[in-house]
Amino acid sequence: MTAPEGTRPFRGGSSAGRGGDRRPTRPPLDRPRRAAYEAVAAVHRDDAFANLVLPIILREEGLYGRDAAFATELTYGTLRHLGTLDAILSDAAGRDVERIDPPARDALRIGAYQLLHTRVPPHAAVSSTVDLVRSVAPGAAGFANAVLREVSTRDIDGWVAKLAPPIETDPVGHLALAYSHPQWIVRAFSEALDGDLGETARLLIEDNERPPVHLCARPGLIDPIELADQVGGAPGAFSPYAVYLPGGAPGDVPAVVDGRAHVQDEGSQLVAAALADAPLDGPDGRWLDLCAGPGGKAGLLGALAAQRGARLTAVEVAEHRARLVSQATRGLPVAVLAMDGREVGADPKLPEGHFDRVLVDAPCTGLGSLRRRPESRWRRQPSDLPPLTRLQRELLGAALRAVRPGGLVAYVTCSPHTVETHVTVTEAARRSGVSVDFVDARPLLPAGMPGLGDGPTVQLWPHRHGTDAMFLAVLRKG
Ligand SMILES: C[S@@+](CC[C@H](N)C(=O)[O-])C[C@H]1O[C@@H](n2cnc3c(N)ncnc32)[C@H](O)[C@@H]1O
Repeated sequence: MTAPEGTRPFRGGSSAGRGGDRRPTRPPLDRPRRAAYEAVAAVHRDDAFANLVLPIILREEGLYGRDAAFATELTYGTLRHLGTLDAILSDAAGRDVERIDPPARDALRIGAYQLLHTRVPPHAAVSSTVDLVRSVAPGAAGFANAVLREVSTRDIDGWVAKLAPPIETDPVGHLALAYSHPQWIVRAFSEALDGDLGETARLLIEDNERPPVHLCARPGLIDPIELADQVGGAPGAFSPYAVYLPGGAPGDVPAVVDGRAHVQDEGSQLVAAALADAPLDGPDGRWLDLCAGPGGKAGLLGALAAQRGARLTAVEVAEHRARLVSQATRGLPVAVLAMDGREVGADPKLPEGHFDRVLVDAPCTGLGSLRRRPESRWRRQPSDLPPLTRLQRELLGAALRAVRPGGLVAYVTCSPHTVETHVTVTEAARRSGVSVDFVDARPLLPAGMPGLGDGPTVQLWPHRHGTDAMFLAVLRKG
């Protein structure tokens, strides 16, 4: 990444003003870096989400094109690489990064990111960061200058060699520092990948990349080839509905605006389509999405239901998310219920034994989509798991009550953590009190899709499939 126009290094701290005014003046603040600083600071100070706060800041700052792209790269890159950057800054500063004042700390993180992960010339990275520090933490500019000069003495490989524990004796600690993930997440990924450290490293590397934007061409509404032509993109490698958007804002795509397509990771499309396509004996008109907000899978299932003469009931407990589901499924045979999916059998709107196909796209840690939420890996904690897995078990139990005998339930998470996947499914099936068979999910995915494992469940991976790490288990009620 090179510094775009308008983000050139500052020329100095002060200069003579015009018309004989000799007062020292500050250089104008570098707007893309300032925007990145505001976004990173809001994430840390206000618990903001980068993908929500950054577009607002870019708009307020009037940043477009290359400047906006540079600010985005700095924001997302800094947040993704935060763990490694902090270890390096602690070493370079000779004190724990937590003991640096937050404004100077966030500016230093952005400076270190430029030095170690971009092609911004070192003098520009240092001088622009020192100017930034001067504006947000007066008094810390000299300190920032010294710290960044120390950071610039090594490249990222040199810092990893200095600071990471040896991979032979501490593989998790090594990978966590080298690829900037918390250790508990590295451990969880490694376990889900059967302890294969090489694959775990490839996954971590993929998590640090900018994720592609996938569109879903809604079946019956627009052909994916036509959509690919319209956006100048390519049809997906696996999902028959996927189109890869090469660039630009998806909200500007006419087919997205008029509801013939929506933004959806290809893996999400695949698991929803797998439920719709799984062979089923008997009636097939009543479909249920028990955790529908904001409506990505409900949009695809609703379009498939329209083609097949079925109707989808979409349940979502959060009212504002239920409204999003209504918007996402406008014009489709979908009834949206703003209620708790665990009410199956207790509320007449969700009768027991009524539905032919049921999707449980359960609330989860989201560890499978860290690419898309750069701050999420640092926010999630192992303590999130017990309440989430309890809810997952209860929702899957409700789904098994809602489905008719012989009907199908797909349990899906956007997390590969085995506690949320295999453990939840096995436990919920065991506690359900009904007989449950696992359907082999592999043949429900496109023929020839590699790396689907031994079944009957399927785990997709960013580094294997280019999708989010979606987990899919398909259960048939006896
Ligand atoms: C992983 S998201 C679902 C994503 C959605 N299927 C899609 O493709 O857009 C899980 C959703 O479940 C909702 N949820 C959480 N607890 C619920 C409950 N008890 N009943 C129904 N929905 C619930 C959350 O609010 C969240 O919107």
